Amino acid sequence: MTKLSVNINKIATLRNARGGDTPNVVEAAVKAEEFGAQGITVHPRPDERHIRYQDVYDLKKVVKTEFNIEGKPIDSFMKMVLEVKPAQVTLVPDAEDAITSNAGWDTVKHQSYLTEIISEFKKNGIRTSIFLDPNPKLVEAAAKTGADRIELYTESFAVEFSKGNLEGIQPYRETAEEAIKNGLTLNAGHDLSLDNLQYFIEQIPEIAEVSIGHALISEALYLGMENTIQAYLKRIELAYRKHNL
Ligand SMILES: CC(=O)[C@@H](O)[C@H](O)COP(=O)(O)O
Ligand SMILES: NCC(=O)COP(=O)(O)O
Repeated sequence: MTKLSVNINKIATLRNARGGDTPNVVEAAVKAEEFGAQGITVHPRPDERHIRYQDVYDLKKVVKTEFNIEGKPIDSFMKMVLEVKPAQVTLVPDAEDAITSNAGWDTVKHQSYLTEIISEFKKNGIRTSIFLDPNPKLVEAAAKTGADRIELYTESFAVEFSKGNLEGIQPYRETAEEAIKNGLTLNAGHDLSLDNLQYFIEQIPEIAEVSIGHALISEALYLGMENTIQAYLKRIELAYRKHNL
């Protein structure tokens, strides 16, 4: 069944707003796991706009579920991940000035670069995932890099779903089929929410892990973190029930 990894970037956004340590990022991760999170995801960006590198070291000491670190494999990121040794690293081709992640890898163009980076992480026992647009043509090259997983970049699905267009799932289904054929495990993330998650998982029940942050933390402002995490887990359960899985 699909696992829920809670991305706590936006807890750090709030903490940084006042320059202190409230809300505390470590406490938020511990609570999220108490409330049912099956993983914790962070995305330490080079400008440390939210999650700082020090947060990652602090979180490593307390995260009991799967720790997933996302980011662009710049030298400082590589060094930190190899020191922290999380369960999983998710490589994202972030533009420095991007307000958020807004593209997956061109695995054909960057195949040899990604292969080199991924071998470093694999040598250290860290599972690797590549952030990928929903394009079946990118999958074979992704598999050739030696990556364990791809993370389907779900923004376009979320946008189409919000307009009532259910066909937005089609490229994801095609990319998922190609990934499974190539021996890749499937993750998914970006702009998933309580509104769209159940449909996504109903359509692609092979998803091993979703990482969700912006919507989840926003919804928790109204529902509370425990209710929100439990609501996400319920959506996943209902999606599987539809398949009698
Ligand atoms: C890669 C991705 O889509 C998200 O994991 C990303 O971490 C969101 O980053 P922000 O929280 O900085 O928007
Ligand atoms: N990999 C996606 C992630 O960790 C969170 O993305 P979002 O839910 O904040 O858009």
